[in-house]
Amino acid sequence: MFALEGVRSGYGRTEVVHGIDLTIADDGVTTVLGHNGAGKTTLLKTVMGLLPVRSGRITWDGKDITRMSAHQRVREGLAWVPQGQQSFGTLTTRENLLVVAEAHPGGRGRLEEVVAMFPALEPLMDRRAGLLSGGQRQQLSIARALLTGPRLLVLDEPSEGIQPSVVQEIEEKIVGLASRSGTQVLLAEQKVGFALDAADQYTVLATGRVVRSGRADEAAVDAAREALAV
Ligand SMILES: Nc1ncnc2c1ncn2[C@@H]1O[C@H](COP(=O)(O)OP(=O)(O)OP(=O)(O)O)[C@@H](O)[C@H]1O
Repeated sequence: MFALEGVRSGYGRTEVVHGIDLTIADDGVTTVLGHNGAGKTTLLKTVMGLLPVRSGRITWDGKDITRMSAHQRVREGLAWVPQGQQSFGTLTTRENLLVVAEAHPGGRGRLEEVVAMFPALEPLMDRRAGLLSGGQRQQLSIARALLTGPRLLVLDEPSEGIQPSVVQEIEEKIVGLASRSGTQVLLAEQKVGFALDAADQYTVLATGRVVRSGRADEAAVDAAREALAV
């Protein structure tokens, strides 16, 4: 189990995340919902070790990883899909995948299986990533992260800037990942529908604090919307 206890973090003198408790289930998708500026990205960066924990702790299967570097956390099985469908725009899709595959133990061996999970990418292997659509680049970003063989995949607003018909496809990939390959997923989202359709459990953040959390069942949509309206 991946757990945050009383985690505080921020930038310079400003604390943005004010003592968050969050448990990420051993399987399935956990969503962090919140408006612009609620602290979702800050929280995810803290999970990844890209921002230091000011107080509180993070444990994974009982092991304290609070002071671990981002690099060490990736070796422990964390993978990060940042906001904005980031990839090397001048490299082809294949080259973008190879850069990651070659940098991680076992990456080459996972290449075929990962590409097979994203059939939309297959005809685009020789196209420069900068020429792909937002949805295609998002799939490439997720594929790159999966090449590291993660136990926990952390995604920051994967639906942002993507047309609605493709959002559905991305959602199916995320749900499939969690249910078929047993990869845990932590997802930050603003879109309640997308977030709760994909999720098994959810947490709503407002100004860096948890204001609601629970199972992503039918009642969750109203509960989350109510919490977001505060
Ligand atoms: N690099 C930074 N330096 C200083 N303050 C920052 C920095 N990045 C974010 N913040 C501030 O931290 C707060 C939370 O921002 P954060 O990006 O975590 O929110 P978010 O919920 O991910 O929002 P969004 O949905 O817009 O990405 C905001 O007030 C923001 O201005």
